[in-house]
Amino acid sequence: MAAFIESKQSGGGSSRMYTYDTLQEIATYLLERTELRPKVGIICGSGLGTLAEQLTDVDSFDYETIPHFPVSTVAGHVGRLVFGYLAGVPVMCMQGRFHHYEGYPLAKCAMPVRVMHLIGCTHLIATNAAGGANPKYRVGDIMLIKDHINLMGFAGNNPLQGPNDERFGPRFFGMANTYDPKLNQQAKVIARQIGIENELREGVYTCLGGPNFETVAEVKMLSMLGVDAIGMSTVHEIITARHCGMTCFAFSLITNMCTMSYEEEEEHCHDSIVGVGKNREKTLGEFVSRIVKHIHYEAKK
Ligand SMILES: O=P(O)(O)O[C@@H]1C[C@H](O)[C@@H](CO)O1
Ligand SMILES: Nc1nc2[nH]cnc2c(=O)[nH]1
Repeated sequence: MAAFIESKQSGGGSSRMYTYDTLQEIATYLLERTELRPKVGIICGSGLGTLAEQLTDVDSFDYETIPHFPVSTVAGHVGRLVFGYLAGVPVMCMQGRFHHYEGYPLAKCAMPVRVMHLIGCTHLIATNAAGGANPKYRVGDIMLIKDHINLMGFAGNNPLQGPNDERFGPRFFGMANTYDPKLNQQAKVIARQIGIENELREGVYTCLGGPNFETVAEVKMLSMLGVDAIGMSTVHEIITARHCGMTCFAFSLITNMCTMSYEEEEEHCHDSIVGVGKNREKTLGEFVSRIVKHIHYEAKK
């Protein structure tokens, strides 16, 4: 098993390792085994995997069984691709994502987004657990992502590094309004409908490589740069989705407050982060179901 995981974890560092043909092979494998044709792909963050358990009439695929797929190695990430209906709408859901700190290059972490695209998804909903860097935030808040800072990209690490395949998208492209403003607006309406408007925020997310959490100095610096929440995912998935023309919606569940002073005792650990997700599962299920329903009915207009 260890050797198998090792081989699933290995691979080159650029988009070169997942060619269009390889990704098409994965998509075809899945399409031949499910009759569902989802237009919405969902990525479940740490502790948020129970969202996938709310799907009905499911066809589910353990990552180990899908050709060329990596495996999930993080607690709280089951490692399963689930097709099913959420609020009557067909969706596909990654119950567990891949992180850079697991040893996967960013292109590999984001590869399932291209599979979603080839399957026919026009929309990506990415969710994550994140630390609050904005002192006004509280644990349990839901932060709609309005923008991100691609810190790893500043250092030259990007999921789209390597030769560009125009069948996915252009070599160069803009990132303004990547997080669909209309969907964020609708999410605020939904938050009011379900009575969580006081727990809803909208802010800027950044992804660090992890696996360690931030130092006090790092949190201070990021906060000065305008970052509201810090995590270890999502940015490379969203860049990949944007590149292939998908409409993006993403939010962070604030699972802990980042440590902002040396006097504070650092409280966060992965188990408590997953626990916050579990506590919020009912609300998040309702929230995401309504977003998905909105996307579905808007597309039909
Ligand atoms: O997959 P996400 O980004 O939700 O997971 C966050 C970042 C780390 O993987 C983990 C830390 O507890 O939660
Ligand atoms: N980088 C980072 N990722 C997280 N994921 C959940 N909480 C945190 C955090 O405080 N920092």
